[in-house]
Amino acid sequence: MPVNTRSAHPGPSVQGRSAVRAPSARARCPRPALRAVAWLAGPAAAVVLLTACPASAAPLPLSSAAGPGHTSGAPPASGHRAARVQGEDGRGFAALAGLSAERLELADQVAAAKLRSGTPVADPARERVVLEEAARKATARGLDPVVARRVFRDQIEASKAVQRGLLQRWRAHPEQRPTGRPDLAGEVRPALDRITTGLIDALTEVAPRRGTPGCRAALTTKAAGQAVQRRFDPLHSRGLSRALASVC
Ligand SMILES: O=C(O)C(=O)C[C@]1(C(=O)O)C=C[C@@H](O)C=C1
Repeated sequence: MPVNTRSAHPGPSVQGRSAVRAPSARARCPRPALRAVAWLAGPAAAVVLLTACPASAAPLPLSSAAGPGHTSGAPPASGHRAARVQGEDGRGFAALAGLSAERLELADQVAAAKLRSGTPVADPARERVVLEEAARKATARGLDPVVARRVFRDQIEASKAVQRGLLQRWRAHPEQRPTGRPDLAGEVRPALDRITTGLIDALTEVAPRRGTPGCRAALTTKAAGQAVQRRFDPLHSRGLSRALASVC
């Protein structure tokens, strides 16, 4: 069931409809002025991007433009050259950034469910399932399962950081608490599982770029774009940076 956590801003689709209400434009982009979105681009570098919060930015239609359908619908990468060309046009990076951002928006739903149920943010048994599934899908696509596990460990840590931040915020500001009660097992986790498939496809696509000098710059550009388009607040922006930390 749709849950209005903070606004009428549409979020990622759960079972084909807009089920997550992402933080409002005001919550995520409090001033319509230039904002600095600081990116921890890696242990050695911090890339600061000055970005304007657009007046009416809408979330990217990731499921059609950069999501699993897009990546799996792309022509098969036959050999190194095809993979390199796909990497060069940025689709894999766009998909990685978009799906990671979508996953983080679902953290709002997870946190709302946990607020209602009183269950802890960390669920080690579920984490094992997520990591196993990522490794299994990676192996099936010829991607190193160790890489997949590492990236999904980051995705999970990012989700937990966002959830904890939201729960803290909601404790301090009860008026901001979401009113709905998302169905974690029935809707939110299945949505997360669908994102897993797309993320593995995208990771497979960018695999030839891992360890190359341009990898982090390409990824950071796409991630910063997502943060702006989705009007991420600092909590979600940091989460996105964390979620993508091991990709390159
Ligand atoms: O499914 C949950 O309960 C979540 O909080 C999501 C998630 C994840 O990112 O997949 C994050 C933290 C939990 O420890 C387990 C899984």
